[in-house]
Amino acid sequence: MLLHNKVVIVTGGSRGIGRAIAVACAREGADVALNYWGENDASYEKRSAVDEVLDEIKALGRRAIAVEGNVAEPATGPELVARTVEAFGRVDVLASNAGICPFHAFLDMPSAIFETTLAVNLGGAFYVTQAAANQMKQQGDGGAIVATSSISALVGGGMQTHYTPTKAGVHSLMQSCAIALGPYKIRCNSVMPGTIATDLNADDLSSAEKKAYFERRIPLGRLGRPDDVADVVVFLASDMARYVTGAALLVDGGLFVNLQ
Ligand SMILES: NC(=O)C1=CN([C@@H]2O[C@H](COP(=O)(O)OP(=O)(O)OC[C@H]3O[C@@H](n4cnc5c(N)ncnc54)[C@H](OP(=O)(O)O)[C@@H]3O)[C@@H](O)[C@H]2O)C=CC1
Ligand SMILES: C[C@H](O)[C@@H]1OC(=O)[C@H](O)[C@@H]1O
Repeated sequence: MLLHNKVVIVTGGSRGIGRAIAVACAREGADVALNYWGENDASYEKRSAVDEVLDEIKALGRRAIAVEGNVAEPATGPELVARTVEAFGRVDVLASNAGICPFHAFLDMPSAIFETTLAVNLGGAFYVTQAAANQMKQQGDGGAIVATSSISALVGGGMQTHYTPTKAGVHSLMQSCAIALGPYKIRCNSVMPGTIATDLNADDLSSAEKKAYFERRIPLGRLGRPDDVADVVVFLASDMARYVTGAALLVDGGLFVNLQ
C-alpha cells in the first residue's frame, strides 16, 4: 500500500476529483480528513454526499472525518488541521484541491465572481498549504503537499479569464513552496488535470457538440475521470515520488500537446 497509515487531508473532498482523491488515498491505506463547503450550491445534497464518501472510506477499513469550511477564509486551514490532528494525531499529506469555475465572459465579469474565484482557488490553496506545512514542520519528519492546478495554468479559456490565473497561481505556489519547505522535507507538487467530467463542467459539457469537440481533441479519445487524477495524486503523495518536488504533472489524455 502506497499510503499505509498516513493521514491525508483533502480539500473539496465531497465530490468530483477531491472525492476520488479521498477514496484512492483510503484504498492505499490512509486515514482521511475531508473538507467541503457547498454553501451556495443547491444542485446537490451536501451532507448526504459527504456521508457517502465517509461511508466509502470506512468500508475500506480506514478512518474518516468531514470538516465543513470555506477554504477562502484564512481560519479554515488551521481549523481543518487542528481537527485532523485531534482525530488522527498528525498530518502527512495535504491534497489541496477545492476549487470553483463559474464560467463567465470577460468584458462584463462582475467583480464579485472574479474575487470569489481568486479567494477560493488561490487564497484557499495558500492558507490551507500554510496551515498543513506548519503542522508537518512541527512533526519534524516531512510530508507531501499535492495541489490540483490545471491544464488551464498553461493555456487560456475565453470564459475562464478569472479562473486560469488562479490555476497558474496554484502551480507557482507549489513551485515556491517546494523551495520554502524543502529544508523540512516537505515535498510540494501539483497535478494539472485536463477536462475531467465532474459537476464543475457538467453545464459546459452538456452540449453534445462541445463534448464531442473535446473528445476529438484528446489523443486518448475520452474525457478524464476523477480517478484518473486521483491515482496520480496518490503517486505524488507517496514515497514512490520521494525525490519529486516542485513538479507539475499534466493528467489530460494528451490534450495539451495536441496542436494538430
Ligand atoms: N473538472 C475538471 O475538468 C478540472 C478540475 N480542476 C480542478 O479540480 C478541482 C476539483 O474540481 P472538480 O472536482 O472538477 O469540481 P467539483 O465541483 O466536482 O468539486 C469541487 C469541490 O470543491 C469544494 N469547494 C468548492 N468551493 C469550496 C470552498 N470555498 N471551500 C471548500 N471547499 C470548496 C466543493 O465542495 P462542496 O461539494 O461542498 O461544494 C467540492 O468538494 C478544482 O480545483 C478545479 O479547479 C482542474 C482541472 C480540470
Ligand atoms: C471547468 C473546465 O471544464 C475544466 O477545468 C479546468 O481547469 C479546465 O479548464 C477544464 O477544461
